[in-house]
Amino acid sequence: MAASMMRTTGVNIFLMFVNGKLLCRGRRQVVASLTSQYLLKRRCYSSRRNILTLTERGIFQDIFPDTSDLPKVLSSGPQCIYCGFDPTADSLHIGNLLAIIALLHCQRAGHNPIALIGGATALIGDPSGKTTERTPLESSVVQSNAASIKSSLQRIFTNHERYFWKEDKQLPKIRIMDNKSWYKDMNVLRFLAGVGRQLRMGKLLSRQSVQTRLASSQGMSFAEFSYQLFQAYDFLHLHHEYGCLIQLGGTDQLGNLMTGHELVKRVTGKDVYGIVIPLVTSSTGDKLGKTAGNAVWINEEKTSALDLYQHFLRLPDADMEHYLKLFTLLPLNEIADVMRLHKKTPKNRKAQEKLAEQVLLLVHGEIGLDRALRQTEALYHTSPASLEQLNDAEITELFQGATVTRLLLEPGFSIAQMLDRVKCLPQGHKGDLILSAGGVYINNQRVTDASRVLIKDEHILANGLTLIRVGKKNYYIVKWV
Ligand SMILES: Nc1ncnc2c1ncn2[C@@H]1O[C@H](COP(=O)(O)OP(=O)(O)OP(=O)(O)O)[C@@H](O)[C@H]1O
Ligand SMILES: N[C@@H](Cc1ccc(O)cc1)C(=O)O
Repeated sequence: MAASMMRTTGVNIFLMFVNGKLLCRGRRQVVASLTSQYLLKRRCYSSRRNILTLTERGIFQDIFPDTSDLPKVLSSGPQCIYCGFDPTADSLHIGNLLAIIALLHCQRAGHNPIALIGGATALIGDPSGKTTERTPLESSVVQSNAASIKSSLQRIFTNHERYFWKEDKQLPKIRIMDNKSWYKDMNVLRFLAGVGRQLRMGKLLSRQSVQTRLASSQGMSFAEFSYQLFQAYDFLHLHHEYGCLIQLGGTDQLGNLMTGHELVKRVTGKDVYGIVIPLVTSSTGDKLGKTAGNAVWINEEKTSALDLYQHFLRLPDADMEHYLKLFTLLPLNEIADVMRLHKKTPKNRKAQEKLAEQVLLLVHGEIGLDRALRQTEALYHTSPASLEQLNDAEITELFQGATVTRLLLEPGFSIAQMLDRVKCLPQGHKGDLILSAGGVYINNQRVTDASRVLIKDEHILANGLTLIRVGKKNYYIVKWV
């Protein structure tokens, strides 16, 4: 029985054909039947190479085009699987992280992953999911973004191997490449005559990304229209060079995956496959990413380890099980244990803590996780000891916007003298009022007597710092020299 699935121009409508006959129409219907089909197949194919069982975790949403062959192909031996990332910003974000985690699952199942950086395609700009034309990027900007993304990808794959891979077997090598390497010497005539001739206008025009833009008042440039040809050629190139059979991408990439499938099929006669991962959305339902301007970044310069940790720590209880399945590599039985513990006392946020810990370890390694934990401790627990665990840079990052003053510690220096030098209180009566009302804190402890002489370990921490807070959120840091 040959079964195939097709998505029409709308995002939500599927048509499923069996032996050429329309079997069913609709959205959840097809996805649900795919899910049960894969779970059933899992029992028939012994190897865990059949990554489609990951639909249990919700990490794979749809497959294109042929639902019957892929489990067999995956179980038959290691396959090359790729996912592309356009360097249109200098960092990836947690939406992209889901695609990286999908690649990690492939690698853990013994397949050969390729993370492709779109150094060439970023210059054109993918219209998928965009309602307006992208602002063109300078080639030098794309190049430096690509370098930064490459090092994040390397870091994540290294962290995974170091902290998450416990088996004796060697993980297959991750290949990180840039499509600029095959486009830089590409001859435009050869490309159009080769790739352009293979693809039919009707299908290219039917893609959702094209339809939406053609219907808009701004229309669509030929450059953006041509984007799908380049992504399709990448698939063909990786198929030729590495025998790549599978491309992963978010749901917004389905049209590009279909064009890739069509090109490879026409040129080689072989079927290749697209596996679609769900889109991570914000609480308002928008795709998390660059375009929506709501990205949570994985480069520390853009989103600190503490903020990344806090992002996951603050997610609502209702999302926990789903997010643990998507964003961690914990086995499902461990996730069930975490959820059981969490449900007993949700206010302890055990599920959020586990989720945040696992993401931090993957993205920033042990050092980043440790920093985020110490900073969280200092932020929410008021003991001076928690502040002492932080160095200069960490404390300054934690209390962003705090005024930093360097002071020389002289014998007999009092709290009042320090407050005066730091200029954290208004002069005269107003300042005295704040003090006597208990509005000044030193190292998280309320000041009751400002005439006291500063004492090491109480007022001056072992790290040579004093943290002053005036009112609810005005912070001042003293660095003693
Ligand atoms: N929020 C998200 N959830 C899941 N996957 C995502 C998300 N955002 C991006 N991806 C996937 O990551 C891969 C790389 O995407 P890309 O680098 O273009 O990021 P992007 O945020 O979608 O960019 P832009 O907003 O500029 O379109 C694609 O497969 C894309 O579908
Ligand atoms: N078009 C993808 C990135 C990508 C680039 C090249 C590829 O071959 C594949 C994917 C995106 O914007 O999300």
